[in-house]
Amino acid sequence: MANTRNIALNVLLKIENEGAYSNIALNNAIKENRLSSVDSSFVSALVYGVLERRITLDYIIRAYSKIPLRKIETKTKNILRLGILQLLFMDKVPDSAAVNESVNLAKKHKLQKSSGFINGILRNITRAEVKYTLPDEKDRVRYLSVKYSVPESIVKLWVNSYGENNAEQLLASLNGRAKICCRVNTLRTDADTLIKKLSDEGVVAEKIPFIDNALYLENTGSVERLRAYKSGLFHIQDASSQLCVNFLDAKPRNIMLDVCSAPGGKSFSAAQYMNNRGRIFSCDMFDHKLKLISAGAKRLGITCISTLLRNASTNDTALPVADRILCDVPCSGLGIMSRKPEIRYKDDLISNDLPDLQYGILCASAKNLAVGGKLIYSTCTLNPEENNKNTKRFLKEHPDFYGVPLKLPNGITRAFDEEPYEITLMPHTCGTDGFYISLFGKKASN
Ligand SMILES: C[S@@+](CC[C@H](N)C(=O)[O-])C[C@H]1O[C@@H](n2cnc3c(N)ncnc32)[C@H](O)[C@@H]1O
Repeated sequence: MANTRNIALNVLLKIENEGAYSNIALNNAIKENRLSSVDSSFVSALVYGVLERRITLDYIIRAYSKIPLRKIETKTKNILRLGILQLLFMDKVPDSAAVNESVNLAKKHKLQKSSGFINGILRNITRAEVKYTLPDEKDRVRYLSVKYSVPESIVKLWVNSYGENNAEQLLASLNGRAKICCRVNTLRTDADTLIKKLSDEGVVAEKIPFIDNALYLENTGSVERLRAYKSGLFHIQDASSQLCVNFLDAKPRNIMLDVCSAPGGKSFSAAQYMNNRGRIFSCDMFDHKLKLISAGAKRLGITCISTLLRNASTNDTALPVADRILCDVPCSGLGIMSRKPEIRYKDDLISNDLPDLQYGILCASAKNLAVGGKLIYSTCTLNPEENNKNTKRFLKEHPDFYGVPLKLPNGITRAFDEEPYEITLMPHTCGTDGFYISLFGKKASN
């Protein structure tokens, strides 16, 4: 029988010590250990549970431990986090199993001394009438940080930028798995046919109401093994990214530049809007990532994409004047925390350098836009410095550009007051990942 708790511990250590991505580390562990679907679900619940609640769990450890948290070595700390998660946040695990299996795990890792320490803390928690009390609500930032397990710096950023109401709803939306969405490959099929084919493979697919050819998927297991996927009938893409490409409105025979394009999802969707006619230059500054685009395009039967190794901020490779430009810039990723919960613990989350890099990419790319063309600047983050402030500055410093008002579909509402040419999508207002989209046009010169 697979030792699921040990597998979860090893995945958590890979993420914490080696900076591995949760989804990749978890998928690898599931494959390497050939886990059944029940065991895979349990290991996923343990790993994501700890990642989503780490700050809360550490707060509880601090309350029960005589040793300061920073002095507890990483393995012991993670065994404790796993144990407390099972005791307090997983209904189906009996207390005795949570305690005994944690102690066994410590012994398995030859942590004899720690096993007593772990046993003591977990047993004290089981005996306590009130398991833990959150910090005083008057210290709002600390209270929200511990309650939702998000660093105080992000809580502060969101409360100050989007108001306390939005911030709390955003924080509450982070835990629990985000829905899997896909984009129907309209070059090969249509939504109804794909839904039927997926259903034949046991996948439940449902149309996303606010955007054509977008589906929610459930019960997929590993997507890559599906026949419909192998036959290139869809690609995975959140509804927010699909909306972004929809606003770009690429047409057949357009020339399009996707300046930060890997792994290629938005280029693929645009190629479908263009009916695979015209040309998309899909650029990125990493060669290995361009290979992902080529492979994806091949699987989907897209031939209008040319990949190009290029640094978008220096504009050192000549590109044609384009009808459509997409600047889907590198960002802090605060909008996809429910998909990658470990993002919140990165040290340099609110970087002072990113907004300038993004602004540089936007300015350099805009030079290639044709009069009458459209340019989108987008990020998958929720930070006005990387979003609204960058685009406001762009319009101020580029009088030959103007903001194009976005026509929002039913079901997509603004969480706060913004300019008509931009929208910050939030999980609680739009049911999407957190995402920012802004749309620009270029004036004819006099
Ligand atoms: C947000 S991701 C793009 C996602 C992509 N648009 C999609 O939909 O699949 C940003 C990409 O920008 C690339 N990148 C970062 N800095 C860059 C630069 N200076 N020039 C070009 N690409 C860059 C990264 O390698 C990354 O693949």
